Formats: sequence, structure tokens, C-alpha cells
Amino acid sequence: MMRNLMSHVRNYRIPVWGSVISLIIAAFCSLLQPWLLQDTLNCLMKNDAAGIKEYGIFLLLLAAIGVVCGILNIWFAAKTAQGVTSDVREQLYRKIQSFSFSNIEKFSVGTLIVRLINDMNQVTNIIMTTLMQVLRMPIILIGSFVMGIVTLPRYWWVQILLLLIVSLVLFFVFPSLDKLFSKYQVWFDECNTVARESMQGVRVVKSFNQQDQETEKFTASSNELNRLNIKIGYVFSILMPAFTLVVCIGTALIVYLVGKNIELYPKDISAISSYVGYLNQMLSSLAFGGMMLAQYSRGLVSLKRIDEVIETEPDLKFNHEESNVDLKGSVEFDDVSFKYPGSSKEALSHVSFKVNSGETVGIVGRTGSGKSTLVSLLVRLYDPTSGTIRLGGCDLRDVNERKLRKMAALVQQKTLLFSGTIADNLRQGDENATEEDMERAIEISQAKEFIDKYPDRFEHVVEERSANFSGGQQQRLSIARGIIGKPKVLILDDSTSALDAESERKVQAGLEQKLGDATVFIIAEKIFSVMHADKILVMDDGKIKAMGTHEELLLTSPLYQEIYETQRAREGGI
Ligand SMILES: Nc1ncnc2c1ncn2[C@@H]1O[C@H](COP(=O)(O)OP(=O)(O)OP(=O)(O)O)[C@@H](O)[C@H]1O
Repeated sequence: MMRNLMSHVRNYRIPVWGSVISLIIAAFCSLLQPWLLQDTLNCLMKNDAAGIKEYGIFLLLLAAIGVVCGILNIWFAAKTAQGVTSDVREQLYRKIQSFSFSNIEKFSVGTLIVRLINDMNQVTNIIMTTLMQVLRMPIILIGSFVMGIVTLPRYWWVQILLLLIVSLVLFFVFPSLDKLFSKYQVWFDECNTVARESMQGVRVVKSFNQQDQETEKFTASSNELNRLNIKIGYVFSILMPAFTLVVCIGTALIVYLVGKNIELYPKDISAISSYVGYLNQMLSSLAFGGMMLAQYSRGLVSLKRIDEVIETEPDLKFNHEESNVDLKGSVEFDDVSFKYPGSSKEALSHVSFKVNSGETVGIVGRTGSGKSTLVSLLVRLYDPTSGTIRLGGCDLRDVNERKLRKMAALVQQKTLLFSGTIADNLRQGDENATEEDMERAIEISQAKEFIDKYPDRFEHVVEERSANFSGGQQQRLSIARGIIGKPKVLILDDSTSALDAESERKVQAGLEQKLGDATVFIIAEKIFSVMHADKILVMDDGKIKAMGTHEELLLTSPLYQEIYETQRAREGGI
């Protein structure tokens, strides 16, 4: 679990060593303080003014070195922790970017975000704790134990007795803290997912008057989180006073023992204060160290969750070799079947068809018949469970990812624009797009009409979740983003649904004229949208039921006829 983290820590050798060295010096300074105090007391009892001055200066010097080293320790530890966390976060983000759809679905977006932000903060804590406390604890523990025995060798057993008591308490409390921290993480994920879903779907929540239900859902998980937090707080609140009590008992015991034998050993009296000092250091390092370990175990849970993501291999492996072969836009599905991960039913079953470069293909079928699944496979968001897909005659699995993304553009059903400017969004389709390319794309997609109304045109801001654009405007922009890179295969997955018939016709005419050599797939609810296509695929229950032109299908496919008649009746004639 630690291996990945350590490989990053190795890049920060200087700050790591800086913090370790300053920590060791600071630890020894605090160990020497009670010792010097005892010598000062001895001088005081002997009325040795020169000795008092000398030891006093030593004490001050020691305290000053301790403070400087303490500050240096924190500075170096923070430098290491921030650096390493930022590197691991970047590694994690890269990994998530390499994930396929099914990888992301398996984790869920909510937990990936929590891992990226919250779990990462825990990694910072682990590194800070290690560099500031974990090393200090054994030095102080062993050092104060030895120094305590040297100070009052007669009462060695007092230290061992108190050590045993504190260790026992920690031994019983520790496992329950561990469990609480793991549970806490699970509920934190849950809380995050509920909040994210409800805020992203705020329109649905409001329009269905679901505020109360959503609040209830959130409150339930938030209460659970709160309950766990309180429990963790209880454990900590019992630990601190329990530890103080043990120190008090130890002090009382040692005062009593020294007092009882004062006549036999009068010198012991000057050792009491330094002995109690060591006792305090020993027990506090143990108790504090125990609590640090509890924090540590919380951090380890986070580290495990991060490693889980980093060690997951992307489901889809792309060929990274650049090829110079200029693939054409022909598409072939050869006996392709596909099941979604975790699903027992085939979403596509033995699908075979061939489309020549430059053709326009309509895909129609009832809802859930597999239309979107088919095109997701075509741009390789998933790999088929069996069968082969060929693009320009080349097996899709052999096509370089960059080439594939340039060749084939999918404009999805759920349009998603990013916050930024219109130009930023368009350039996602082609990072090198010129002003001219953008003009051409918005003309074809009929987005020009509304962009021309903005004085800042391409620099017009797209707000979060494209809130300042209507559904139809968003669709036009995402079509423009799809065509800007001049793809050889363009797929419009129900992406003209929010356009009126006139604009839809204009978009299609534009595509035909200006993207003449591209193969275009159009998934549409309405047959009207695809009736002029060169080929229409009729899908039902994951299978291709019929294929042909509109006129051919009207004669040969009962399913097509049925869909057509139903739509005609509903629209009052197409
Ligand atoms: N991510 C997914 N995980 C599991 N099953 C899925 C997933 N996406 C779709 N399905 C299932 O696969 C089948 C085909 O879905 P698909 O989205 O391809 O249909 P569609 O024809 O595009 O429907 P619509 O016209 O409603 O968009 C459906 O039964 C659906 O429940």
C-alpha cells in the first residue's frame, strides 16, 4: 500500500532529511531539559550562583535550539507533504482520465471525487504525522524511559507500571477507532454522492417538488456521519483525561515514595522534578503517539482507496503506435454482441452491417433497443463482448486512440458543455481550430444565428452546466464541436431533438454539402429526421431487424411501418 507513496517521497530527499534531522535534534533538546533542570536545582540547593547562571544559560540555549528545530521540522514536513500529495493527486487524475466508461461506472463518479480531494488530504496528514510525530515518539519514549531510570533508579518499576496501564488502554481503544474511521469514509462518500446528484439535477428536483425528499436523503446520511463523528470525539475525549489521570497518579506515587524514604536518600528530592518531567514525556509520547496512530489508520484507509484506483488497469487498451495509414470512413460491424459490465442481458446481439465511406445512415428503433450502445462501441467507449468492428477496414482495437478520436466524433444525447467560453468548448473538438474553422462549424450547426447576437461572439461565457444556453442552443454548439475537426465519421445521437424541423433540415443539408466525404450516423426518434438517409438501420431488442432506404423499409419491414404509422398519426402526417 505504501509502495506507491514511497516512490513519490523519494523525489523529496532534501526536505525529508531536513525534517528528520531537525526532529531528532528537537527531540534530544526536550530530553535534556529535565536533566539540566535537576542540575540547576542542585546548584540552587548548594547556593552555587555561578552554577545556576551556567545551567540557566544552557537551559535557555537548549530551549532556543528546540524551538528553531521544531519550526524547521514543520517547514520541511509541510514542503514534503504538499509536494508528494500534489504528485499523487496528479497521478490519480491521470489514471482516472485513462479509465474507460465501465471503469468509472464501477467506482462511481462520487467516490472518485472524494478520493481525489478528501482522501488526498489524508495523505497530506499521513506524511505530516510521520515526519513530525511518528519518528519523535520512539526517541522520546525510549529516551525518557532511560533518563527516568537514570534519574531515580530505585523506582524503575513505577515507570513500567504506568507504561503498562497506558498501553493497555490504547490496546483496547485502538481497534474500535480503526473501525469508526473506515465507516466514516463510506458515509462521507454517500453524503457526497447524494449532494452532487441532487444539485446537478436541481431542475428536476424543483420541478417535481422533490426538495423535501432530497433533503431527507441528505439529512439521513449527514446524521449518520455526525453520529460517527461524535463517537470518534467521545473516544478522544475519554483518552485525554484518562492519560492526565495516569500522569497525576504517577506523580503522587513518586512523591509519596521519595517522601517515605527521605531520611535514607535525601538527595532524591532534587530528582523529583526531573523524574516527573520524564514521566510526563514518556506517557504523553505514548498517548499522543497512540492517537497519532489512530489518525494514521484513518490515513491508511484513504491510501488504500487511492491505491485501489491507481492499481486498476483501464478496461480498454489502445494501440499507441502512430500510423500514417489514411483510413477512410467506412464502417463494418461483424457479428458484434455486447453486454454492459454487471448486466446479464445482451444490449447488442449479433449485429452485422456495412456502411461505405460518405454514406448517411439513420438508426431508428424503440427506446432501449440498443441504438446508443451501438454508436458507443463505434467510437470505442466500450469493446464488444464478441465480434469485430472495422473502421476504414481496420480492426478498431488496432487504431491509435488519437487517430480514432480525430476520425470519429460522437455528439451525444446528453450534451455537455464545459464552463469557459464558446471557443474553449469548440476547441475541444480540435485544439488547433482556427477562427475560420469555427465559423464554418457554427454555420453548419445553425449556431451562428444565436452566436452572432453576442457582441463577444466566440468569447461568450458558458456558465457551469451551460445554464445560460437553451437545450437547442446547447445541441447546436455540441454539433459544432463534433464537426469542427472534420471527422470522417460523425455520429449524431439524438442530438437534434431540441431543434425545430426547419433548423434540423438546415443542419442536415449543411452536413451533406460541407462534410460531403464523411460518413454520418443519425440516431433519431422521428423517422422524419432520417428518411432521406442512404441507409436506415431498424433496431429492436439489441438486434438489427431491417436495413434499407425509407422506401424499401416501408415495403419490407413491419416494425418500420409500425413506427412510421404511429408517428404519422401522432404528428398528423409527416
Ligand atoms: N451503462 C449501462 N449499464 C447497463 N446497462 C445499460 C447501460 N446503458 C444502457 N444500458 C441498457 O442497454 C440497453 C440498450 O440501451 P441504449 O441506451 O443503447 O438504448 P437506445 O436504443 O439508445 O435507447 P433510447 O432511444 O432511449 O436512447 C437498455 O436495455 C439499457 O437499459
